[in-house]
Amino acid sequence: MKILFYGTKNYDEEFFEKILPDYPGIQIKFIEANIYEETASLSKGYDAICAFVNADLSAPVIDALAEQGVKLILMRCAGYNNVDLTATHKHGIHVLRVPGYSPEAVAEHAMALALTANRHTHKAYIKLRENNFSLNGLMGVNLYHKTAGIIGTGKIGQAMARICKGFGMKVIAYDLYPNKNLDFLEYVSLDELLATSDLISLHCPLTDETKHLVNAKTIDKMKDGVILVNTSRGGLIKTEDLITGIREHKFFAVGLDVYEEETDYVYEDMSEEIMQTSLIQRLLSFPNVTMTSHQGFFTKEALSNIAETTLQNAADFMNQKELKNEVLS
Ligand SMILES: NC(=O)c1ccc[n+]([C@@H]2O[C@H](COP(=O)([O-])OP(=O)(O)OC[C@H]3O[C@@H](n4cnc5c(N)ncnc54)[C@H](O)[C@@H]3O)[C@@H](O)[C@H]2O)c1
Repeated sequence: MKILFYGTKNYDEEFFEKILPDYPGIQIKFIEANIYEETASLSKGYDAICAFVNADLSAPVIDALAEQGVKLILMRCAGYNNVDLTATHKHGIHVLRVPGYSPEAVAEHAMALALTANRHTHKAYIKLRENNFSLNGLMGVNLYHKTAGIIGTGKIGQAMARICKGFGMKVIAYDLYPNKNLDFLEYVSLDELLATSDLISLHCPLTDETKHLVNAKTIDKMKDGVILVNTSRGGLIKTEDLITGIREHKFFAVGLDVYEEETDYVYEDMSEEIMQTSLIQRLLSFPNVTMTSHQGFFTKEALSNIAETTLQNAADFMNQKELKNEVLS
């Protein structure tokens, strides 16, 4: 089985190549180019393609892949909001993903963002390098005995909830499908979570229903001085409304690993480019916003699990076994 890996970086190659000999019959070609309409034709002669969170797998791209005879899309990530499932279904293309490769990797990054945004460690580091030992602008708040509100208590949300509990926080949560086994947190309505949380962390997937879940109305319901963290998907937050909320001093701190507009830039060095959009720069202009570039997943353990599950998914497809990680349209 031949798989074309789109948009690969050296770390992808390192982790996949290490275990490839354990999967006889699978051949991989890594290319740096990401997938979009113009690059879909490169998949001619391949049974499958492998893509990541920043891939364009909209209907025209799926149509082009189907034309080249691709039968399988291997997402080397958990989210699949960028895949047009109506189009894959129409062409009988299977989509497999890697659910829960390391929930702790993302949850630990969510807490890192909350702590950095709150305690300004990123600024303190820069200040000290300049021999500036003053504490101006560095004051934070204690998390101990405060309330953490987790939106979406799947694998990552649960891991974040456990971390918050470990910090001595009261943990409340909102999920469409509450998990009765989680006895260390209390499920509440979304409105109650918004009104009572000191730290809100987003962990639900991006769907039609959750798009712009954080908007002018929901921001208005939040406590003044709330800390907001998003490591899920940028589209969960209506960025213009977030910017208005920040300007109105609603937030003590905001930590974002994901943001609308990220697809064009994420994982690329744009330091020599003239940027054609300004959302990220506007967000970063605020002293209480900390951002990273979709790196929540980026730990050795997670990359290793991603490689293993992706190749196992491919092997299951090749050997006509049950596809337990299939995304159903
Ligand atoms: N930053 C990163 O590097 C990174 C890495 C992996 C995943 N993610 C994101 O994290 C998200 C969560 O991942 P997961 O593995 O925990 O997923 P999961 O499927 O285990 O959990 C998602 C939870 O959200 C809940 N949910 C769905 N719709 C909801 C709604 N409308 N309101 C409230 N809750 C809702 C589900 O019931 C489920 O409990 C992914 O969808 C992905 O977008 C980000």
